[in-house]
Amino acid sequence: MKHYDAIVIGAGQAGSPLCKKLANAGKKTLMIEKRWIGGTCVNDGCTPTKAMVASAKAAYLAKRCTDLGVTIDSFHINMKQVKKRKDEIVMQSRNGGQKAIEKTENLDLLFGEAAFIGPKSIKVKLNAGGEEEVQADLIFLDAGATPVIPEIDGLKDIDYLTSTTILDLDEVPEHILIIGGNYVALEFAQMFHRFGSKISVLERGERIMAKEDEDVSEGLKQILVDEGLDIYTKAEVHHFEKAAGGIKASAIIGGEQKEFKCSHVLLAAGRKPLTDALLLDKTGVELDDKGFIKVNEKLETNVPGIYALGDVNGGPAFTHIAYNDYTIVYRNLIEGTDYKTTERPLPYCMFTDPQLGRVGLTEKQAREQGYEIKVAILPMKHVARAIEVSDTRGFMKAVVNAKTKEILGAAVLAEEGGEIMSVLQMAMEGGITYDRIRYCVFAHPTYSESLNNLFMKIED
Ligand SMILES: Cc1cc2nc3c(=O)[nH]c(=O)nc-3n(C[C@H](O)[C@H](O)[C@H](O)COP(=O)(O)OP(=O)(O)OC[C@H]3O[C@@H](n4cnc5c(N)ncnc54)[C@H](O)[C@@H]3O)c2cc1C
Ligand SMILES: NC(=O)c1ccc[n+]([C@@H]2O[C@H](COP(=O)([O-])OP(=O)(O)OC[C@H]3O[C@@H](n4cnc5c(N)ncnc54)[C@H](O)[C@@H]3O)[C@@H](O)[C@H]2O)c1
Repeated sequence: MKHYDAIVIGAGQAGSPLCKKLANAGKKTLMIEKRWIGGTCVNDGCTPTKAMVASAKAAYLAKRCTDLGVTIDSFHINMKQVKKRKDEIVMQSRNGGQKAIEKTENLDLLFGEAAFIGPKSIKVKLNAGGEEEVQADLIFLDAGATPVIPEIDGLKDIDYLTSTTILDLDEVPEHILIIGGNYVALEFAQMFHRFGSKISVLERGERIMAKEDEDVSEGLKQILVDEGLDIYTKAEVHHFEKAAGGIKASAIIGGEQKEFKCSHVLLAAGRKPLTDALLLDKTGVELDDKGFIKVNEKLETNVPGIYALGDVNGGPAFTHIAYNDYTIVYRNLIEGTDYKTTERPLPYCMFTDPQLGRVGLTEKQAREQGYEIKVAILPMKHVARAIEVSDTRGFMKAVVNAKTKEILGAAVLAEEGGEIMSVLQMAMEGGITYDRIRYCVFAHPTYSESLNNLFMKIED
């Protein structure tokens, strides 16, 4: 059995950079990946979706360019070209990532599925055929997650789409019924609506993006409804069947029965960890009740020397968090630091248009945690930049500590909301209080300049 200093399972957003850094630090390292380098983010997550969101935005702007004094005779969506562009961007990233691993000294790469056969021993079922057994003192699990397929009567009898398979469409569907009302559902919903599909979003909770403050999720819902999407909450499909020319879905919405006829169904009901194939019982690594790998605040499992990073450990499922997991583990092990996951901020951005950039506490969380707070809200229709570019949808919201004047959290529902949120995140990390930002000199007319006015809304 070949021995390594370190084995990394999964070439996702934590595993890919980690294996290269470990090898460069002198550890004889093996990367095992069963699919493609780059994992979900590069191949069927962030990269392809944000490439397609950009195409959808071009369609949106083409549709409303007369508002800005530009008339075009007509436009149409070439879905094959949208897909080709997306595929090229994905392949560039995937191939670049693979080359970088292959040229790293001290680092081996095996394409195949890894499963434990002993506490620190792994069998790899090679994609090219055959098997290889390997062992290491340090093992890093970055196996990621996969779409949940909900148990709905009749689902197995229809062809449904997931966030992965929808990326292969090269024609615009007529009517997509989407199960779920969070990130995956809403990004695809708006994107395909802009390409020309009729969209029905069915979220079983009381609200879309239910973890956000009510004004934020309601504000976003209104924007999407104004754009022409049908959004149903307290909605649950209980039966699917094939119907002439499409699919029939029977749902209960707010206690009432409703039938839908659609051409496609997209499942966007969450993701589950990819742990089954790892046969973790052979090594004693513990899972939580949802099947995620249990880790401590330094990302080590209950088995010393085995770490779990990224989506598979049940932390926030974002690329930047998986990447940060890698930096915590790497720096603690190789540079002797003492970083913990509990000490990092949690920014994120949903790439609807307008975006929803979020960081820190929501208003509800801040109140629940007993802070004495003040809340600043600035509608985008009062923002010079938004008026000039003709996109005044949404608002900026910040929650501040009334005593210390520190910013506790922010939600920016705006064009480039993710970038504006990041400015506030930097202020939070640097301890810059809202009363300073109120008089900070920003370039005119940027979106960030409006942070002056946002904090003018707070009475000291
Ligand atoms: C449609 C969509 C859009 C998204 N958009 C965003 C976004 O805009 N911003 C953002 O921050 N996040 C986004 N995410 C989430 C983001 O993609 C994930 O949080 C991120 O990819 C997690 O990285 P990871 O390293 O944990 O796992 P992954 O990237 O999933 O990598 C895990 C890897 O492990 C491999 N693997 C699994 N089991 C084995 C095994 N037994 N043997 C060998 N290899 C194995 C898999 O093949 C995979 O390559 C999106 C997700 C989806 C689905
Ligand atoms: N821009 C981004 O950062 C981005 C984009 C896409 C995905 N992601 C990540 O991927 C993860 C997965 O996203 P997601 O949106 O698939 O999952 P999610 O877990 O965030 O949301 C799933 C939604 O589906 C609903 N749901 C579940 N079962 C249902 C049913 N049977 N009928 C109706 N509704 C149902 C849930 O109530 C929930 O609102 C997210 O947690 C996010 O971290 C991030």
